[in-house]
Amino acid sequence: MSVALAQVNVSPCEVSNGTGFLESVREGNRIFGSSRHRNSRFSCLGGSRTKNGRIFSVRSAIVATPGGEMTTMTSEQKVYDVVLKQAALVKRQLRSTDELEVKPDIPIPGNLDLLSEAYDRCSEVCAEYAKTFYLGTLLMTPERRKAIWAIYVWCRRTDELVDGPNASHITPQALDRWEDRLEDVFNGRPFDMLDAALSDTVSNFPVDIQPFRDMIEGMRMDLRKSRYRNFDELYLYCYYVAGTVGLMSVPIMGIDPESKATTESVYNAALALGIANQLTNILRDVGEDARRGRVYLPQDELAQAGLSDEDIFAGRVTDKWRIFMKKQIQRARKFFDEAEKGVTELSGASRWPVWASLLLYRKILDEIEANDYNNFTRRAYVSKPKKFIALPIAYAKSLVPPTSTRTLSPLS
Ligand SMILES: CC(C)=CCC/C(C)=C/CC/C(C)=C/CC/C(C)=C/[C@@H]1[C@@H](COP(=O)(O)OP(=O)(O)O)[C@]1(C)CC/C=C(\C)CC/C=C(\C)CCC=C(C)C
Ligand SMILES: [Mn+2]
Repeated sequence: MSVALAQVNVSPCEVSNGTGFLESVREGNRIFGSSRHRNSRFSCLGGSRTKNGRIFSVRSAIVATPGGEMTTMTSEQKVYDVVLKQAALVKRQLRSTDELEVKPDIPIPGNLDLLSEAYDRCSEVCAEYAKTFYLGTLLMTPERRKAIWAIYVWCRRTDELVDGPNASHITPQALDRWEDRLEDVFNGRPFDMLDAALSDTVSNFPVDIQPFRDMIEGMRMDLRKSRYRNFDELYLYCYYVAGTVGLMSVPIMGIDPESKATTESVYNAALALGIANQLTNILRDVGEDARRGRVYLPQDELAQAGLSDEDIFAGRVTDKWRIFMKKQIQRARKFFDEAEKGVTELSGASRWPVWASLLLYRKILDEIEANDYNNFTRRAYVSKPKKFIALPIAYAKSLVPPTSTRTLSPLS
């Protein structure tokens, strides 16, 4: 174990990847004390959870039916429960006709400079790791874009724990420490500069901690699991590592004050976008994941198609594989369709970047088809000219105003 990681304060910021973005920029023990942090979340969320409580956990699977029988909930039901609760938490704040109220900072000498440096660093990381997405964020209002950068960086660092160069040193205990550190961020006690940006963000926007905790849960899952028996198991994984990003983002993006869609339906669409993106990731990276001994495809569906892990490790594009892949792509597209219904309901300035990211990610599926389903040795990617063409299309879509009737999701 490297010295940096052996120091119990697991710091993916110390898990350097050679470009330096992840190295620690910690200054002293805590760079901002809780005194400057307004921690508005506890007041704005109505104190509906305890500090370490897992009130909205998706882990409890056994429920009683109205008739008193015990039954098992599907992952989709469990996750939808989280969505409903997340939506209920922020309903009022998101529908304000005023711009989200970003309160002035309490000027503690030096802190504002540090904070602005922290956001600059987040913007650099984002620009380096996700260029197209970064360009999209430039279309948002300055406060929103800074918040999205801070969340992006936290997500990237969290993923890097299990996927980065030091992943082999990461234990469940290390993830527990990362979660403790997350609690500190939400309590106004950031550990380093990048955490400080997130701490500031969650004090300015009605972002709840649960999706962040759940993303860490997804990383735990990655440590202990390399096969998924069926789509229900895979869905839960996708919620943890990607659906959560949708739930984290809606409070920043905001809902158009003119929208008559229910908050729940918008959250549901955001969740769907995360799931669609992750399913696409999985389909694009089949070969790469197999080389790491991982198969993120539902085992029962593979078996039904007459396929097994061996076929994947052998990497042969057969007719059975093509038929299997067609079904998987179809499913991912359904989630994109579900997501599309919600983008129009977002606040005006947030729609373009979200449309752009949706259209570009969706195109990866077209590229897998164009590669004749060879996702073993060919990585599907969207060329620059295709990306370029998608941007005005996304812009045109972003001009469509929100729905004026409650016609969105059948679940709402
Ligand atoms: C109503 C409505 C549709 C609202 C929009 C909500 C919204 C903005 C949703 C965003 C969904 C999104 C971008 C999800 C990311 C999914 C994803 C790709 C997750 C990846 C996980 C691990 O996968 P893996 O290890 O297999 O992949 P790599 O090979 O490592 O890439 C992640 C890597 C988890 C970490 C996620 C991120 C770093 C992305 C975080 C993005 C944001 C915070 C910003 C989202 C905002 C916009 C405008 C798209
Ligand atoms: Mn990853």
